[in-house]
Amino acid sequence: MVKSLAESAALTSIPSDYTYSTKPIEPATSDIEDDPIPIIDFSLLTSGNPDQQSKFIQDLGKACEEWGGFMLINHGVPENLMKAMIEACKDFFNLTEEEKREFAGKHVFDPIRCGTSVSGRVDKILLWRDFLKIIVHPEFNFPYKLTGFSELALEFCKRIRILFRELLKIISKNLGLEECYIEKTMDLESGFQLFAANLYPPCPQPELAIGIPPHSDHGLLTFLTQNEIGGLQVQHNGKWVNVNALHNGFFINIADQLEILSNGKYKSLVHRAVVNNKATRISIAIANGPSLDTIVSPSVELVNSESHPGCVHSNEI
Ligand SMILES: O=C(O)CCC(=O)C(=O)O
Ligand SMILES: [Fe+2]
Repeated sequence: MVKSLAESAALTSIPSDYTYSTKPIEPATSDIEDDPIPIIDFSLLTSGNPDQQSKFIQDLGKACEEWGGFMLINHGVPENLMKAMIEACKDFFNLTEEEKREFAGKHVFDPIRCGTSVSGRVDKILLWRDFLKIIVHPEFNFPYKLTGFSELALEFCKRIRILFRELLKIISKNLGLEECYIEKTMDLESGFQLFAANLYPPCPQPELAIGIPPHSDHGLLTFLTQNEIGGLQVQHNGKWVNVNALHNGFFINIADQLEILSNGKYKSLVHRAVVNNKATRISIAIANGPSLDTIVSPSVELVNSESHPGCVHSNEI
């Protein structure tokens, strides 16, 4: 685990396996005032006020088209639950190496996998992060042994699934489809949901190492929350932009299967996680997708003109 490596005394440089870039990774820009990362207020949708609801629908459509991601605020997931989840992840990563080994898993389809590094893209280069990945829907595979953690995660993931399905109703409408089109065709009742916790320890040479290299996610929408330490960057108009942690918000990004379904109208957001030399960062990414036996293809309603032939998307991570 990179956590124990980072904690070993007198580590002043990274082992060469962790050198992702020999020249320092260029710093990202902060989002700028005239083009900020969209902030979407969920309470507008639930307000019962038609003007506010149509503002929500428009804001969401614009964010999906122009950014492929947005910060969701006032989403109703209690602040103490969000905090408790981060604390529970921290406690988990603080278990001994031997205790964690029990949850290692071997195969990518194992429902519980704990480990370090791993990337589909950057062969032989190790990533400066440890992870815990658990399939939480349609079966909830959290180990019973992690009692408190498992109960919190059950509640947390359930609430995210509800929000996810609500957002997809609006996204369906914004794409010109029936409200329940995505719900039905993607069989969201049995949708796949993956819980992924990432831990990025302080790194003595953060500009040369990487937490997670640029990638887009599988699924339809990913929900991300983190402790107070930044590190997520998204690609926007050819630039890397820092996503600043908003207190109690979820950062939500479009993932590959929504790009396919929308026939490329919405693009899955390319993002990466950089590391720092000051403090440990913890993030929780919840990937929400169709049921595993759904075959995802562009909606026929959106493949209807020469300018929008069916799109092909390849993304291996
Ligand atoms: O830690 C982060 O901010 C990004 C995590 C991520 O991209 C992932 O788990 O797919
Ligand atoms: Fe990701």
